[in-house]
Amino acid sequence: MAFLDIKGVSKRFGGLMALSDVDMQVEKGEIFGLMGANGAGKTTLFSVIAGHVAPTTGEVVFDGQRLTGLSPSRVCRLGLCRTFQIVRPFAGLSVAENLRVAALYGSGRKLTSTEVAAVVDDALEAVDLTDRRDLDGGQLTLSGQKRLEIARALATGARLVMLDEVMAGLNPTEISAMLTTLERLRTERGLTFVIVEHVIGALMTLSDRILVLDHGERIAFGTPEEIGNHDRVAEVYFG
Ligand SMILES: Nc1ncnc2c1ncn2[C@@H]1O[C@H](COP(=O)(O)OP(=O)(O)OP(=O)(O)O)[C@@H](O)[C@H]1O
Repeated sequence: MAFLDIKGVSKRFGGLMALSDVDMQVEKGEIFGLMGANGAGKTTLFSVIAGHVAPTTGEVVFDGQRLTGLSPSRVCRLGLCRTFQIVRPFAGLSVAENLRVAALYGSGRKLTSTEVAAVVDDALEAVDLTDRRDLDGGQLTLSGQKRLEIARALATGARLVMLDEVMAGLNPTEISAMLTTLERLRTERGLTFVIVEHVIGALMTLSDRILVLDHGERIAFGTPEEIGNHDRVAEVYFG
């Protein structure tokens, strides 16, 4: 069974089908890309998986457990966390304190203060923020805030992290550094990622497999090379 198994998920908002019968299987240790033009349904699918939005039909199974109907905090405690397109660190708290909150309340485990400190140090190191641990979260650059978002997910003990536009607004050097970090997290920690990204070059470089949505429907699925040569995808993106 796939690590994350999405079966026949549909989501209706009034008269709009934001998702229509979407199937998606993500394997452990995979970097899985989700692609689609604006309004294709990517964020809605993230929200359904993370428990922020209930699907109209279908179900989501993570590591053998049915997630449908569970709250986002329950889903996170099972090891599946998402980041948001708009980063929102707790301003007024340092980078390390932001991570302490995630470690204390996100994981659902009762950790001693020594264990919390170890989780925080580990999450800082994982995203190369150790030297900025005492900065106010709100004072980080955008790139730093995106890294803090990832670190917060890691501090909850997430095994699968869904990244919503983690490259958006970053310059080419920062994008390249982010690609290196994500690859390293997958290789060294066996983490699984599902990523939504409008920076297509980065998505193509990073993903093992890509699913393309258009108006809530699955229109293509395959390796980056297969997606790059797909007629329907070219039509949607380039007209
Ligand atoms: N809460 C909601 N109520 C009504 N319609 C919604 C809601 N959330 C999303 N939609 C609609 O569902 C469709 C899919 O939106 P969604 O945000 O999932 O697309 P997306 O692929 O993430 O787009 P983008 O790349 O612009 O973020 C859009 O037509 C959007 O307007």
